[in-house]
Amino acid sequence: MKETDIEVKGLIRKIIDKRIMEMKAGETSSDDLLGILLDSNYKEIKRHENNSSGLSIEEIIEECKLFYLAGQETAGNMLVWTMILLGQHTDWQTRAREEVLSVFGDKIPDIDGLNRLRTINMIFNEVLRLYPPVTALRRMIHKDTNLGNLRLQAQTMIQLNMLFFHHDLDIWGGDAHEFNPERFSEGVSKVTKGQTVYVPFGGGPRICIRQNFAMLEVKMALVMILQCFSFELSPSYSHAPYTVITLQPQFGAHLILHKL
Ligand code: HEM
Repeated sequence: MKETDIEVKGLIRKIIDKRIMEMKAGETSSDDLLGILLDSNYKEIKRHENNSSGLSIEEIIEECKLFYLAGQETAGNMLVWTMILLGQHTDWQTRAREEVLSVFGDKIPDIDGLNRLRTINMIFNEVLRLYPPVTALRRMIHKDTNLGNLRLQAQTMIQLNMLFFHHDLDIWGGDAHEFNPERFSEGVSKVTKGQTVYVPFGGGPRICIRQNFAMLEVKMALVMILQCFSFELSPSYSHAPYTVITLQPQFGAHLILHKL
């Protein structure tokens, strides 16, 4: 783990050094997240005319790591689980494609249209219920707390396993383990009756800061796939969800794609 961390930091540092050299040579580089971060940091340091304001290179590296790990694995796995489930439930794939074609035809999707995709929203809610990329939330107890019959001492770390909430028969009904996006037809709060039991993006002050962006980017990818391909699960697919930081299909997502 330590070796990997050193390697990752080294790789990011190389990218940053290259960008800083480009910036110093007057080339603009603020059209992506790293560019914006370096650009605003550089201006901040210049404004205060010293190096103690702004972020250090180490802090920029940590920001890059956080955004990459928090953003790439999660959204990637959400798309993978969506394709697996739509490859299994081709009736929902057809419904999703019909919606996409009625909103966009074969045009490149735009934000307005993406925000109007009701069926795809229902599908995403159901995918994130069954296979939330992040399966557990951790919280530190700051002061001695009574929780039912439990006495939790300050500094105790507790872990909430969201798979339990997301599969609870009392909340979701007898088909809790099945893929049924229809349950979200009237929105999340209707089905959860306002309880905090559906938390794919966490909750409270540390809720995922990019949940809207994540929904949008995965939607964009799925829409473009649905416009060009139909897909089904390959007979070689073996269903084995397992968690390595995020929830992933252990033996990969074997899908057969057909060009439309
Ligand atoms: C489907 C995609 C995603 C899922 C399921 C997801 C889920 C989560 C969850 C469960 C948390 C912890 C919240 C808590 O403890 O209450 C979290 C935090 C976070 N997420 Fe996401 N996330 C996704 C995409 C993204 C993306 C695309 C980014 C950034 C580009 C991102 C950035 C972050 C950051 C920075 C935090 C830490 C927030 C904090 O500690 O204050 N996430 N995410």
